[in-house]
Amino acid sequence: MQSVNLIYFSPTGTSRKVVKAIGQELAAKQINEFDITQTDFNYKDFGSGLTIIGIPVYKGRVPAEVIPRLKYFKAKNAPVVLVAVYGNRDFDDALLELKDLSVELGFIPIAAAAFIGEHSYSIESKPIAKNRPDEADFLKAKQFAGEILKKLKTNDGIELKISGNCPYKVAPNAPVMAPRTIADKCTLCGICADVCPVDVIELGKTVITNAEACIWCCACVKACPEEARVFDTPLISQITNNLFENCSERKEPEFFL
Ligand SMILES: Cc1cc2nc3c(=O)[nH]c(=O)nc-3n(C[C@H](O)[C@H](O)[C@H](O)COP(=O)(O)O)c2cc1C
Repeated sequence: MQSVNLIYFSPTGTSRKVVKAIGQELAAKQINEFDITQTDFNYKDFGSGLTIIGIPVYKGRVPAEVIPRLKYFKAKNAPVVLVAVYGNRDFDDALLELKDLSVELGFIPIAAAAFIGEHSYSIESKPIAKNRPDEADFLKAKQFAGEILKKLKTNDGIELKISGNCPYKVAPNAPVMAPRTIADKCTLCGICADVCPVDVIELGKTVITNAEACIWCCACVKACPEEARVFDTPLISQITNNLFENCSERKEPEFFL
């Protein structure tokens, strides 16, 4: 294969890892990466060819902020592989929604997969899918890449079937809240502001967060080298407890071919 395009949104890095692992196993001469995690991306060289789109699952759906970013990419019947990475609860309607979006953009979905990534709300004392994707997941990524290559050769043109429902799941309204900074630990290094995918963190004499626009992704929490950024509101603690108690049993990647 000449080239493969990897498009991904990945605030805490697990979707990126999965998409790259699949992409690297396709034996393409060139891998073109289109990271749409930050707002300031500007890609002029998106060409046709096999594309992999990877997103994390948020509330059983494609994260809302990803949709306008994906609309930046237009295709003329190029094959696409869809990847949803979820935190060991469920991917619900996210892959189906991603498939529908990709068709709107002019792609032809040929394969899809749901992989598992460490949950954004996993903490040391309540680990949820900690350190995933792991070695076993990377083996699955390799196996999936093999299936993609087979599918490209034998593509029968039959519409790809993916689990999920339409109308898609609707999440209840979310309260306004965001991670906070523990001032005593913070060195004002600015990494939290740099990694925020929706630019809601500003550095002044302290770290200022516009909670209204925060998407709760925890990129700032996971990236803080001083562990000064925490998301420990009662609601998030309750969600973490629930996930820890009910979603600790290991789930495995699923393929749709
Ligand atoms: C706002 C929000 C909603 C989430 N909803 C779900 C969900 O519905 N099901 C699930 O299993 N994981 C859910 N997760 C966990 C993420 O899908 C998971 O941690 C994923 O690996 C994050 O991807 P990233 O590392 O590429 O950012 C959610 C995470 C966040 C921040």
